[in-house]
Amino acid sequence: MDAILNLRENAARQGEKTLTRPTREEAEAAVRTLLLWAGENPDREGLLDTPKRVAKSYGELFSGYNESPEEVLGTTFEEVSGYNDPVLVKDIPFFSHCEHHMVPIIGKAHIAYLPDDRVVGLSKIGRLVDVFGRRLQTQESITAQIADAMDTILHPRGVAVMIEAEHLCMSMRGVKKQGSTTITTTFRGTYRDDANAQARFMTMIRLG
Ligand SMILES: Nc1nc2c(ncn2[C@@H]2O[C@H](COP(=O)(O)OP(=O)(O)OP(=O)(O)O)[C@@H](O)[C@H]2O)c(=O)[nH]1
Ligand SMILES: [Zn+2]
Repeated sequence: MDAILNLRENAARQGEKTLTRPTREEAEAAVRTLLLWAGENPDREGLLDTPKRVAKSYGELFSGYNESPEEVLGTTFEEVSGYNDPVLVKDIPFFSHCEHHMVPIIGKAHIAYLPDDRVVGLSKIGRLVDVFGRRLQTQESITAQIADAMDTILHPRGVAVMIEAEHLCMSMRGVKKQGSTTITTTFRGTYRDDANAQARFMTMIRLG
């Protein structure tokens, strides 16, 4: 049900009237069509269950559409003995899929925020990355979405996000530049105009 609500929200944002989720059978039939398109025989033994497996694995790879950042960041606490400085969670691994080719993006996120009284559980920051990672993305969008969610839900004094990722659509196909990394950064609140805070963020990321 949540998934359908999410589809409707996305449709509303895109100015469309309705988008209904197909049945599992329709999704499996679409995978069968893609197998034929790739030049395969979907009726050979090894591929008989593949449409079913792919439809099921989409549920996991794109589970972010069923999750909300508000729920993930909903629990905060105050007892941190007056700690009033940046909290950085770095090297958070994630997988996503590019919205242009539906091919994997493999990356790491580094997320810092300057708490304003309340802090969030550290694991929730990793979960937030997956809420947006498990959707079709561009790197620019996922970077901005993480920063906006931290900013609008937690109301910290500042947020800094850096993402480093390899886009397999640039490695496996097309221009075929294996190993190239794309880096995006965005800053909110006090980080936006504070070059020292930005430099400290970068330094903390690069420390061993
Ligand atoms: N800005 C941005 N571009 C991306 C991202 N992921 C993939 N792309 C790019 O999206 C572009 C899509 O370009 P198109 O010319 O429409 O598609 P294409 O013919 O498949 O392009 P090639 O990949 O160059 O073969 C490509 O240049 C991709 O490298 C991303 O996260 N951000
Ligand atoms: Zn792509």
